[in-house]
Amino acid sequence: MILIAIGNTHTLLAESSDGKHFATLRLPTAVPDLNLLPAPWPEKLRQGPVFLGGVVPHAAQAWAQALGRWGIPMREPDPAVFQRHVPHAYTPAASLGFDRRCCLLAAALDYPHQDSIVIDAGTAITIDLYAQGRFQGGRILPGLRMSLLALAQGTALLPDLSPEGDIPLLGNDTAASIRSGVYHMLASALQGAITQYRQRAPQAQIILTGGDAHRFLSALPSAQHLPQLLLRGFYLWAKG
Ligand SMILES: Nc1ncnc2c1ncn2[C@@H]1O[C@H](COP(=O)(O)OP(=O)(O)O)[C@@H](O)[C@H]1O
Ligand SMILES: CC(C)(COP(=O)(O)O)[C@@H](O)C(=O)NCCC(=O)O
Ligand SMILES: [K+]
Repeated sequence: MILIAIGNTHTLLAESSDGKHFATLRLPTAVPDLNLLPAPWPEKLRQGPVFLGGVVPHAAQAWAQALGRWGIPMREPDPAVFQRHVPHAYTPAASLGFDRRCCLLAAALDYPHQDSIVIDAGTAITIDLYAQGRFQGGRILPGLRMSLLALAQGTALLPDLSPEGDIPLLGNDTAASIRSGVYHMLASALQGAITQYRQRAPQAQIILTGGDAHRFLSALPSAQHLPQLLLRGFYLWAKG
């Protein structure tokens, strides 16, 4: 099965025959040019059909057009399948992000009798609660990169930093102060959400995924890091 999952920063191309092992290609999310894809991805895509999903409508539209030009059949996963496996009260139902759905579906199907707090640390960070067999709701926060950028864009003197680098408890220069502030703001928000969600679901496990997941592992020692959670959920969803 071939999957294309479009996030706000990265687009993942993936191929899997068992839903457990994924060959992946991670591209910046942009208007796709199939002629620029490295081997063996053009051949893989041509074997189609390709399942397409994401949270950037103009990029999804561009992918659909590009696949159409190449004569590659394209499918989208069926919302009714998600609703059946993950009942929820999100309003309107269709507005629940594709990446959140994939992660929730993987948690629901892989851990059916277990409550889960699903944290996806991507461009934005989502903290979603799956408990008592339902998606109970969640939180959306700015991600690490976006939070750093906001300080640079909203001030005259603060530089635009990458998330790399040491994170001190107390900064003694501008860069260290920003890194410390932004990192600990987000880590504390995650810890706080876990404490609060566990008042509703005391036994909930913590699942961490997304491009920045590894950066939050030390702040969340009881979390399970599942880097392929979104793709796993997308695969299960596409299978029906
Ligand atoms: N070129 C880049 N631009 C922005 N963020 C990047 C880049 N490369 C890596 N990142 C990191 O990836 C994170 C986004 O994670 P990812 O899971 O790929 O996002 P999404 O699923 O939303 O596309 C950012 O917060 C940042 O730390
Ligand atoms: C919350 C998100 C921006 C997270 O996606 P990301 O930025 O990590 O690519 C995305 O799931 C989204 O656009 N959701 C739609 C709104 C919602 O879920 O309510
Ligand atoms: K995400």
